Amino acid sequence: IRNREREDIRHAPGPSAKTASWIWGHELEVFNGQAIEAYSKWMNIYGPLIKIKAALFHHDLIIVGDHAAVQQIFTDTNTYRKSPSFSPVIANTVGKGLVWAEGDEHAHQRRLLLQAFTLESVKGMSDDVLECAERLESRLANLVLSNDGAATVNIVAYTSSCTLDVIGRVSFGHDFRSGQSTEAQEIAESWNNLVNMGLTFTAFLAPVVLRAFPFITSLPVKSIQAQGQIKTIVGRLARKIVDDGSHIEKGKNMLSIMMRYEGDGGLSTTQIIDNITTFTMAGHETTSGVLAFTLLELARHPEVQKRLRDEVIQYGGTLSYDTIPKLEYLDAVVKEGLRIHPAAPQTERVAMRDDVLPLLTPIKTKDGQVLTTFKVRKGQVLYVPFTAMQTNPAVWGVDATEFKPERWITPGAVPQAKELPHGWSNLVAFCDGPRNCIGYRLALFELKAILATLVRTLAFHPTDAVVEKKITITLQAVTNGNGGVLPLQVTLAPP
Ligand code: HEM
Repeated sequence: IRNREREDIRHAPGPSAKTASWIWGHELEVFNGQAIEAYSKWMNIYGPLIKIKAALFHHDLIIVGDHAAVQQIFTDTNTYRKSPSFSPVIANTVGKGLVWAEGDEHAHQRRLLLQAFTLESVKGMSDDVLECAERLESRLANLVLSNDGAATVNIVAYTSSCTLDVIGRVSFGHDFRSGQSTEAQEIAESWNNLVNMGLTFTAFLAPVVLRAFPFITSLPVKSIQAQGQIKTIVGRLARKIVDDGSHIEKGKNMLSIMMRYEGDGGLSTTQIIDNITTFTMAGHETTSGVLAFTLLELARHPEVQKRLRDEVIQYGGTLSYDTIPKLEYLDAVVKEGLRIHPAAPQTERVAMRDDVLPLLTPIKTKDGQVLTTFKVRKGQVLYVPFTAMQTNPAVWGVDATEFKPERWITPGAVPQAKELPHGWSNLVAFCDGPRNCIGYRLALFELKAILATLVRTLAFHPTDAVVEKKITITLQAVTNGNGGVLPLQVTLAPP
């Protein structure tokens, strides 16, 4: 008892236990609110490291937004791992690829897979990305023209079919035909079901029950053991390509790059196919979500949209892998979209052993002590709230939650690197350390190529719809209770 009394977590700041539900702790409040809303509220009051009550009488949870502590969590992947209770679920949903792997297995897979994400490899994918962007541009333009010049669409359906087209082509040379192929429709339907299931109370319950009773995943119950539908579809398509050898001619996609390193210390065919499924799941809806929310911001900020369009048109040249990085304002728009609407608004880690986290911002405990480090016990569950960190007014100033791309090109408007987290562009949208997003270069090129292609001919306008933000697998727009729905009005761009 004396040991527990001395634990830092006992004295960590955070919302009072009296405000927590006796059975669901503070977790139900987090789930019921908009994405990360509750964490942001508490971090504004109590600082960047807080504790909250967990559901089902689990030990208190730590929410860590302190930049030094977060960097240690992401760097020391032996001490901080994804929760082992979810590992069988990941294996069933996307297979035993990179998202599933831990420790030496992860390091081995990651080293081999990096070949598919080098600058050179992404350059090789750029023509496919640009073609998919142009397809989306003409689909929307045709829709506008056939609707008397203005069409109201669920933009998520369009961004999602475009990023599925991209990932199909670049990862295994498959054409999902702008959402028209049978497989694309099955994937969209399955994803839509998952997103909407994620809004229900069962979705809140499942992870907390699993955390309390991890053995559930090994029960011989068919519905628990069932393989995810998207894994089945993508696995079948990729297996067919490997079996008939057609990946060999299409040398630039990830499958063909990985097949060169198959066997002999490389990855097995099953591991390669599991990674194709992993990339399809991790790379498709994430990029689509950031695109959809950035288009919403452009619709709400016509002056930003106009400045972006002017930049793309004035540039005048052909959009390509080499020219797109020259567009400075486009870069600022993409960074701002990723800062305010990261596709993964948070992540979870569990401490595998006792550790001491450094703190950039000392915390004041409930009994008035000041801590400059924080002791973590083995088994401690920690959440890293990316969105709350990237929109923290204590770091980003009073306009932290506002969409202002100008801040990225105005000297002194972005806080200095030492005040920001370690990560791509001092953001944590792509995580950091040995498990950062392996696809970030491709994602950035996609975001830029698709936005630039769309705004040069089309204009986006807001509608009356009230759009909420929820975490259901990834960050999702929810309109009238429907997940994955973000209405926007589209017209042709003014001459
Ligand atoms: C805007 C788009 C994207 C965002 C915001 C994003 C964000 C992230 C984040 C935050 C993580 C770390 C998750 C965690 O450890 O909890 C991650 C990991 C990962 N991402 Fe992305 N991602 C994006 C696009 C992509 C793309 C296009 C691909 C692949 C084609 C991809 C593949 C992966 C994979 C395989 C991992 C696991 C890496 C590992 O554990 O070593 N992502 N991503």
